[in-house]
Amino acid sequence: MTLTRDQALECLRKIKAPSGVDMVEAGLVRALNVDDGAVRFVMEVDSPDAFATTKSDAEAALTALGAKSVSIVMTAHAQQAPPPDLGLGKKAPPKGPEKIPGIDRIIAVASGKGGVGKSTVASNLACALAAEGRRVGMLDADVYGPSQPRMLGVSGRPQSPDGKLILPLRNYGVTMMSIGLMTNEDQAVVWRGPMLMGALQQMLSQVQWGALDVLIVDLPPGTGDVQMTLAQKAHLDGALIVSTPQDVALLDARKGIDMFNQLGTPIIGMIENMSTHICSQCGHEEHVFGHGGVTNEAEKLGVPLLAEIPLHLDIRLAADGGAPIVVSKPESAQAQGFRTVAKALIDAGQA
Ligand SMILES: Nc1ncnc2c1ncn2[C@@H]1O[C@H](COP(=O)(O)OP(=O)(O)OP(=O)(O)O)[C@@H](O)[C@H]1O
Repeated sequence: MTLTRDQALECLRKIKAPSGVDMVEAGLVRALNVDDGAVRFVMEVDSPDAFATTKSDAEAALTALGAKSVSIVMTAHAQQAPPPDLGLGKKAPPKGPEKIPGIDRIIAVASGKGGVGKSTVASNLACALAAEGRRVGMLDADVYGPSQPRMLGVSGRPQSPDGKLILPLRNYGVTMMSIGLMTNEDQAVVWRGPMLMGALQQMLSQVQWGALDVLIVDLPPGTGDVQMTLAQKAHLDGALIVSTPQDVALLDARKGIDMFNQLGTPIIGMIENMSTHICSQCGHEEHVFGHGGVTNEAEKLGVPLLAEIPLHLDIRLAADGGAPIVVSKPESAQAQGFRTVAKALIDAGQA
């Protein structure tokens, strides 16, 4: 009989944390995943050394229960704070967002509203940058609907041979890691605040990104916890805002821009997606969602409009088929918008 997630959880409830409470109750078990007998989860702890016994107890118990393999990754979600400096007249330096070693720049791709094509833009942009010879990473932080594994055509579990660093996956020259690869595709994940912080922190600091010119972060839509957490944890070099031309999408895009302004993240520009519909049969052009909305908004807000991407069946088929249009049909008119943005970012030294 194959081990189930509930059985694994039940087993972990019998393992005591150093505090005496069981490790599930103590909130140590995060992102538990059981797949074909392989058990993986993240242990969120302050000090990994203090939890080494708990970890080995958990490994032994799960193996005894019949797990084919057990992979536990420890995350130190809070560093041991240094003793407070009480020296008179001296101020402790504020702990702000930090540069991630090896990663030159981080660009967030955001949208106010869901479904406007943010992930499609992010994947095409990443592939277009890679095609221009840049070293590109993609962090899919869309916890509510991670779609980069599908769009970039990668599957399988990221491995962690040493139990500390996670090896990302790679396709089309893009090194990628997605929160979606830590969970089952059909499993709804309810992320609580601390869990989200832990997972994001892990994606940034425990994934072996290697040397990157730019890391693209595909954010969830809106102005929530992920955006705030990311801006607090990592130094964001800029944000790209994707919107369709409809008023509702624009209204939300404006809120997103406001949020980035408050977080001190520069807005690189806006991208109008589904700008005009081009019929794949006859080439007839139609403005399904109105026209000029993003141009006007960008002008009003004083941010550049970087591209107007048409609504075209080929873009959807390519994105949903695991080979973005800039990879599957790089010379097509539909791919040009993405390629132009990539080149503009490189020319401006932004990617
Ligand atoms: N320009 C386009 N032409 C045709 N289809 C598109 C275009 N842009 C996106 N799509 C399709 O629209 C759907 C939604 O796109 P996508 O997942 O990129 O949106 P999103 O804003 O990231 O959504 P969510 O907020 O839910 O993550 C996908 O099926 C995608 O293939």
